[in-house]
Amino acid sequence: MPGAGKTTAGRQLAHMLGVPFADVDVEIERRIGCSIRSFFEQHGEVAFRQIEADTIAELVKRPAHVLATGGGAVLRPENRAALKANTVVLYLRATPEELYRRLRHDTQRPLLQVADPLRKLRELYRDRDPLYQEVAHYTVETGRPSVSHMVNMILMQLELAGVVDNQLVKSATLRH
Ligand SMILES: Nc1ncnc2c1ncn2[C@@H]1O[C@H](COP(=O)(O)OP(=O)(O)OP(=O)(O)O)[C@@H](O)[C@H]1O
Ligand SMILES: O=C(O)C1=C[C@@H](O)[C@@H](O)[C@H](O)C1
Ligand SMILES: [Mg+2]
Repeated sequence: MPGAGKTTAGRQLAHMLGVPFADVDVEIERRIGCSIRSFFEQHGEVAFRQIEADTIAELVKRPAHVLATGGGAVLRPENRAALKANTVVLYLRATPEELYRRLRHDTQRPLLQVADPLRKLRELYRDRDPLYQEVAHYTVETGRPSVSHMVNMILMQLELAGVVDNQLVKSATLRH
């Protein structure tokens, strides 16, 4: 979901694991040469989703790294398939109320520039939570705790899943 912490946690996790970090939204903005918000305003959501799908198809093929997607990446079946088949997908789950607390002063997320952003977050959650669950290999519940607590939970989950080994987790914690 928007504000779940993909960019913040993803960047920190990559730093701790000593691997590159890529953010699909940042890569898209590099390609379109303007902000996602102004692209939405000029060309609409359908055009944005096509560029997003093309970008994801390329980025999932990169060697070991941490990739943060945009919150709407799960909407297209081809994105869900590409993510599921090529990456280990973590769903950072948070309630609409918690997301609203984090984002209520944000002006950059185009979908939330509406009269009632909390209502919009509730609608997005209702529509997307099943899709996030479908694509996720693992779900991390994120609540009020800090970003570093969330990153530690992610590392523990990756270790339990055998994606990273204990030695790597130890050196990641030291690097932090
Ligand atoms: N677990 C958390 N606890 C408290 N604040 C958090 C947590 N995760 C993220 N935040 C804060 O919420 C805001 C949004 O986080 P971030 O930009 O990482 O979300 P995102 O998932 O990348 O959103 P988007 O899909 O819109 O790109 C930031 O200000 C970040 O510091
Ligand atoms: O939730 C969404 O649909 C979006 C989230 C952002 O990360 C951007 O990818 C864009 O604003 C759309
Ligand atoms: Mg982000």
